[in-house]
Amino acid sequence: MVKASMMKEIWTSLASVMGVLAFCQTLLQTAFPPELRYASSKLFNRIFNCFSSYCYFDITEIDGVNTNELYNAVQLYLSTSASIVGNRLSLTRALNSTAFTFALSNNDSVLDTFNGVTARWEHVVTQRQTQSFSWRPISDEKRGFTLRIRKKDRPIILDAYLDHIMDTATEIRRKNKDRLLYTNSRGGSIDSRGHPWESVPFKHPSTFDTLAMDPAKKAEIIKDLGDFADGQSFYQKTGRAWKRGYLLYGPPGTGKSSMIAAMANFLGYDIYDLELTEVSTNSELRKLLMKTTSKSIIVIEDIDCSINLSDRNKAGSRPKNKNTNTNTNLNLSAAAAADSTDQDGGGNTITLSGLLNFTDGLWSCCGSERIFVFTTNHIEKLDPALLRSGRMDMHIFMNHCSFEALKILLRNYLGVEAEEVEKQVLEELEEVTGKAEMTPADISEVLIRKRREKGRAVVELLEVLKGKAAEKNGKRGGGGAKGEKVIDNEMMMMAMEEEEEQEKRALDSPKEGSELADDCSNKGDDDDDDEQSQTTTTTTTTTTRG
Ligand SMILES: Nc1ncnc2c1ncn2[C@@H]1O[C@H](COP(=O)(O)OP(=O)(O)OP(=O)(O)O)[C@@H](O)[C@H]1O
Ligand SMILES: [Mg+2]
Repeated sequence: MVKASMMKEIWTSLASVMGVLAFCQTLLQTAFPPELRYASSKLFNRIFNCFSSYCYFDITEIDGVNTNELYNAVQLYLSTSASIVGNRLSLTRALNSTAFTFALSNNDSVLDTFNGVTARWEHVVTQRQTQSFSWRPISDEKRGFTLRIRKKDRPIILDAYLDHIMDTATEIRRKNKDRLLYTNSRGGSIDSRGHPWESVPFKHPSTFDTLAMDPAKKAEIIKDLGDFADGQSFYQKTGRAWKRGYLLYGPPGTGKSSMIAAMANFLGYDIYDLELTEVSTNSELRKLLMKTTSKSIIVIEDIDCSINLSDRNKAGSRPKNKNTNTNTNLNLSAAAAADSTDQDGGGNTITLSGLLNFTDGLWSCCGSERIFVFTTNHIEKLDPALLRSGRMDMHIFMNHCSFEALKILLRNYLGVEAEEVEKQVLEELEEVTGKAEMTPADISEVLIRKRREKGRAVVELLEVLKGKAAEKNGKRGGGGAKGEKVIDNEMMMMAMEEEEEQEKRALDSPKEGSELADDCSNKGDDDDDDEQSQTTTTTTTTTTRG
């Protein structure tokens, strides 16, 4: 009891001493010249610091003559801190940035929490007293941040907190900067800086919001991507390379390329669009891989058309090859030998083993946080080795438009929610969408044409879907004059699709030989059969491995 009253007395007297000191400091600051004021405030700060339970760290904008990196990092970090609440925040947009950022106004403060510890940041801006000579322009203002944390918390969090701030700032900078789409379409040649990739700014507008597919599957993919991006410690702990593979397969126009763009936009990654037909050897492929950066998506589109992957035993089975290996009946070990020759730099073909090494071998981990995406219209043409666990972690089937996907297209293209559509029309849409087996690309075309007349667009879409569903039904029913006529029409459409497909391939890779064009010309013609054999549902299916 006596002890408590003594403590109370000590605290009261300490508080009054502090009060007197604070009063004296204010008096000195108003009544005395700057030199005396500076000395006195230094003295008072020392006395305060002795009694205070906090410690303070000043992070000035200019450190001597250099810009203080930590100051910029703190500024960026605070710009995303959810705890920033204030009446006045400054807004900025950096050069080449795609986003606006908030910042603390002058002499404002904000609280932040890290590992359960509260830190207070103050943005201190004062006028420079004297303007000394400098080779570079110096602002009239002296800016800095003051970090205040409890003395007892300092050893626990300071280093980790500052590291966290630097990492977060680097991440924000990366996300704000324009992302790039790289291509190796120049063939094996390199530019003046020794880079085999050419790049353009990546501006594809596709996002997971605009992507029409089953919402549950979409959510699953988004979660998988999020887990991957946040999974550094998991991959380290389990001894796995920090990479993930996705195989997107399904008929043309179902959104495989759009999905890749959505993935890149979601994660903020660059894209490397690898044109396998431009790569001559396995070692060239490896060099390309070595020149990719972390946080990127490496894409090989239409993989069944890029390289003959169905026969792993054939070294040099690539369709377009200047120096095709004449020994086309090598066994697996011979193929491996061919591959090892490549490792010595003497090989002259690209093989499936080379591709597998690219995605899965030791070289695949020369960077980190990378995603491999392969697309194909014909999964059955791929070698099982490419589909095995650990290679492509997730197999995503992009199917014809389902009713759920259709609702997303209606919202995106017409701004119409399902609830706004007349009940009977909606029911009919639900009934025929699956049966019509139209791709999201086909449906988008109908909606784009009529987007100015929303009501008409929905009705017209229903008509088109009904027509298609009847066609499919007639074809399945077969027999009779009507059935034959439908099949005739269908065959004519398939022939047209095939022609279109060939034109597309010719445009994509004008240099390719006819062999490749022939191979790809089958791309569209057995779509119907494949689709029926793969699934009869109209939703997107995913298979996760690993
Ligand atoms: N699931 C989808 N959601 C939204 N739009 C889609 C979808 N699928 C296709 N589209 C539209 O159709 C166009 C073509 O789609 P995309 O190129 O992604 O198809 P793909 O599956 O990659 O076709 P291919 O097999 O021929 O490469 C896109 O620009 C997009 O506008
Ligand atoms: Mg595509």
